[in-house]
Amino acid sequence: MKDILDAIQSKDATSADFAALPLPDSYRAITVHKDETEMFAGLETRDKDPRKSIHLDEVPVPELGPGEALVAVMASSVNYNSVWTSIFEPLSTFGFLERYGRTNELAKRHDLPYHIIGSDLAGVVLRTGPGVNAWKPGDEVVAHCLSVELESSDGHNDTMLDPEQRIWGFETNFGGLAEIALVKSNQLMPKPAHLSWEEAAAPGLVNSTAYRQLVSRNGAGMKQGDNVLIWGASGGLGSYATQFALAGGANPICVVSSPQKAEICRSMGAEAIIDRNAEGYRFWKDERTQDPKEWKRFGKRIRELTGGEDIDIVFEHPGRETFGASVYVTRKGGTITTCASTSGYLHEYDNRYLWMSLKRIIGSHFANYREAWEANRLIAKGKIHPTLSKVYSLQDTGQAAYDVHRNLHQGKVGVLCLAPEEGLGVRDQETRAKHIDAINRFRNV
Ligand SMILES: C/C=C/C(=O)SCCNC(=O)CCNC(=O)[C@H](O)C(C)(C)COP(=O)(O)OP(=O)(O)OC[C@H]1O[C@@H](n2cnc3c(N)ncnc32)[C@H](O)[C@@H]1OP(=O)(O)O
Ligand SMILES: NC(=O)C1=CN([C@@H]2O[C@H](COP(=O)(O)OP(=O)(O)OC[C@H]3O[C@@H](n4cnc5c(N)ncnc54)[C@H](OP(=O)(O)O)[C@@H]3O)[C@@H](O)[C@H]2O)C=CC1
Repeated sequence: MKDILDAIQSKDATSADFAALPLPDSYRAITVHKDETEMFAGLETRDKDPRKSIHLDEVPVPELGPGEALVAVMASSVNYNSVWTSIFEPLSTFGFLERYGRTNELAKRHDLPYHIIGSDLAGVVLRTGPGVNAWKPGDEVVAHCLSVELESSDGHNDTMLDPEQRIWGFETNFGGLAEIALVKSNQLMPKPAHLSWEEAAAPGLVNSTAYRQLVSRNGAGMKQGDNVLIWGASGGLGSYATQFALAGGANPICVVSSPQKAEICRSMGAEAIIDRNAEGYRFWKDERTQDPKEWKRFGKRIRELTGGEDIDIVFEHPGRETFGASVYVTRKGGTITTCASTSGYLHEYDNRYLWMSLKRIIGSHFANYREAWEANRLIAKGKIHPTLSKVYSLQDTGQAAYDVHRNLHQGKVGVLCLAPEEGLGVRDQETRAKHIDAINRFRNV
């Protein structure tokens, strides 16, 4: 592994040098274990501690198949899907690996008693499998997390609709929180040259998801002037949704839960900010009963901030806790676009406010190949910036996932895999200098 790292850090290693480097037999990876899936049985969700289920193991390098690449991972990031994996909710991810393993001979590799997790990476291609021509050893890359087989016509217009669509490192094995990862070569995209490894690894999953959910015509198709209600506006998804709204000439109404988070949104350029904690919204009177008066109070606050206008697009992901309010505050003909249900997936809302006012609910999930590429292009061009706040070592991934689970973090949390320190891998200092304040906006807040 040391030779691989030396080659990455040397300025003159060629593709042939990388191709000639021997692969190690094994590497360090963040895993959860199949024989521990019941370890949190009976506990409340918030009491399930990722630090107990997440392990750092030495694992064998997987066999490389056609159309695939092995990548030396310099840095990765923690996504909420790794929190779900680590607390075995809503399902153990080993069921996904078993199901994938049954599909074909090569996919059997994924069905193991350990799951190497992680759905983001920035690193360097080490080997490519048969049929891969666009990428070669030595290429500096990021990887998006869409794994598809594309053997069915269902996914040929929109690759997210492939019946064999999986999220890499969640529904497949050999993910990015490791020193080496296995991806399909179509997941690879050029690493933005003005970013360090850990900065480049931070946006991928959430940036692509926010792009489809908010900007793409497959999602809400946001346009100039739209009022966009963004829950968790300084969190993983929300920090990119806020940037897309601002860059696209829309008007973000940012919901956060502390003055520090409000300040971050303000510094991004948002003006309409609601501190849900300070304003004490209680959309549920008890576990079963919502309080429409609280929806109305929330809607009045939005009208104060918009000069009397209602919401064109709600960027939803908290789910059960907020969904009733989200449907209520949307304007006639407006859109609620949802990609998650962090607080509970059985939503309740008053359907009269949906049909009588001709509103629409759109389900959105990650991004298709092209949307992921377009989202990465915006990062590479310095139009959208990473929102990296804190960086952990690979062995402290459990703590990083704990922070995200307990909402102690801001923006995105990074993890150094092979990179020995932060700040390495920047190839374009000039572009970086232009955007340095925006790149560092979330650091250590
Ligand atoms: C990029 C990052 C993203 C995120 O972070 S997202 C957040 C994290 N993700 C999650 O929380 C989602 C986790 N996944 C799940 O909870 C489950 O994954 C799903 C609920 C999405 C699906 O559940 P399942 O059990 O896998 O699927 P089924 O469709 O309920 O059951 C499969 C069986 O049901 C049959 N079936 C499907 N549709 C129908 C139908 N319309 N009528 C009758 N049967 C149906 C199938 O064929 C199959 O059958 P057979 O078991 O025999 O193979
Ligand atoms: N389908 C898909 O493709 C994707 C789905 N997801 C899912 O989206 C969800 C959010 O992911 P991500 O943004 O990365 O997570 P983060 O934890 O980084 O951010 C979520 C933010 O939402 C806010 N929030 C959390 N709970 C509530 C609540 N009960 N009411 C109101 N606001 C709340 C918090 O902000 P504050 O406290 O400041 O209000 C929090 O910071 C997860 O469930 C994840 O699995 C994520 C990416 C892709």
